[in-house]
Amino acid sequence: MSSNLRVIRRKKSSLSEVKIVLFGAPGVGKSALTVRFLTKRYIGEYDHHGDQPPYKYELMVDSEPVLFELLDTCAKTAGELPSTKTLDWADGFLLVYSITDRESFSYIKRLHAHISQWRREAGPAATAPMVLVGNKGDMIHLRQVGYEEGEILARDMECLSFREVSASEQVTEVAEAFNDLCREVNNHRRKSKQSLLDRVLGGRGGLRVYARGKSDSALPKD
Ligand SMILES: Nc1nc2c(ncn2[C@@H]2O[C@H](COP(=O)(O)OP(=O)(O)OP(=O)(O)O)[C@@H](O)[C@H]2O)c(=O)[nH]1
Repeated sequence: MSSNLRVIRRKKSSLSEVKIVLFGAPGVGKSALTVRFLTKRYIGEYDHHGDQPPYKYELMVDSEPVLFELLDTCAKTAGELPSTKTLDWADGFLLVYSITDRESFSYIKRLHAHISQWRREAGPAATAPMVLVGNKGDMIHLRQVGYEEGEILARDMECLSFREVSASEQVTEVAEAFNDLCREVNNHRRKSKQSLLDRVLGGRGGLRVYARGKSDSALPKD
């Protein structure tokens, strides 16, 4: 029985938790992408009533279990920008525009300025990585934003990746956008842990030198 307990504990401790927030102008498909990723289904009309608590879902990424918390934000107008509280909450940002809606692309540019300002004010703690997604890729006949424009904006914003996807038609490509973000959050955590460890070990090294000095001086003089 105790060995079973040990197995359960080990499984729990390997579960990483990743909080992702989706930002974008109204109607770009944030809810459709969220539902597609979490359930693999496409829901055409999603009844979104204002701010809702994040969805919690356990999924596998690279054969490792991840507890996702997804916050599907709902801007009431194309002028509304996210609060500092929401920016602080997330480990990663998924920025969405629609390739059929140039105004939604402009919204991402305004959002970029807003996030940059937040990073400047919040300092080194504000490190959440971002991915940029151009949704409604199935509607190329109504395209208003070119693929290259998305690529350039993603580069300017130092996004981890850029993809054109279709929540209505694609499963794997949509999942990969979320998975990219999840991998980067975990990479970042590993790096932070390592640099903390390096600092602690560096400190101990200093102590070791001090201790040696002390014990040397305690040696008998002759
Ligand atoms: N053709 C097509 N339509 C899509 C796609 N994704 C979403 N839609 C449609 O776009 C509309 C808006 O989708 P939502 O998922 O509600 O968009 P949202 O960004 O969550 O909207 P808000 O909640 O108002 O912010 C719906 O009618 C969806 O069916 C897509 O990939 N292709």
